[in-house]
Amino acid sequence: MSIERTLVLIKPDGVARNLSGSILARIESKGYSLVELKKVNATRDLLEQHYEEHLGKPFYEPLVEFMLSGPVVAAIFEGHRVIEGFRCLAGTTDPTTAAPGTIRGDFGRDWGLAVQQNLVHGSDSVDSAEREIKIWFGA
Ligand SMILES: Nc1ncnc2c1ncn2[C@@H]1O[C@H](COP(=O)(O)OP(=O)(O)OP(=O)(O)O)[C@@H](O)[C@H]1O
Repeated sequence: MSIERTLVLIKPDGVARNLSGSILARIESKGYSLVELKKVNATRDLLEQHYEEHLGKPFYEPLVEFMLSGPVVAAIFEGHRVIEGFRCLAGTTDPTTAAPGTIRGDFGRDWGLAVQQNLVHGSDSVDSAEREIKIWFGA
């Protein structure tokens, strides 16, 4: 089995709540290696590329606005099955019901807003990881 890479984003809620260090530490503690790390003010153009699969969904515009609301931490992590492993560590999309022990389950909740502020993003396949790493870090 080959070593995978995944794109992890700490969304503006995680950065604003000073959770970046705690979240990165959990990923490293699980055994994945940090390859690249940066803090970014995303542009609309970048987010439209990143979220193109959600275009037309009711939460699309609130999601893009939320991601523009403050800086994001973008990271590349590496390891065997890191894509699946990180998504498991992140927990399910809705932070209210995400399992305790996961990042979303331990640190997140519903704030009554139009978009689920759920702290992190992780690529969901080898193809999307490759695509998303290019979008956030270049070739
Ligand atoms: N029904 C919804 N209502 C509000 N916001 C939503 C809803 N579904 C998804 N979102 C927001 O859009 C993001 C992308 O949705 P997706 O279905 O890809 O979730 P995910 O795979 O759990 O999260 P991500 O892609 O960010 O890792 C979610 O993380 C969340 O912030």
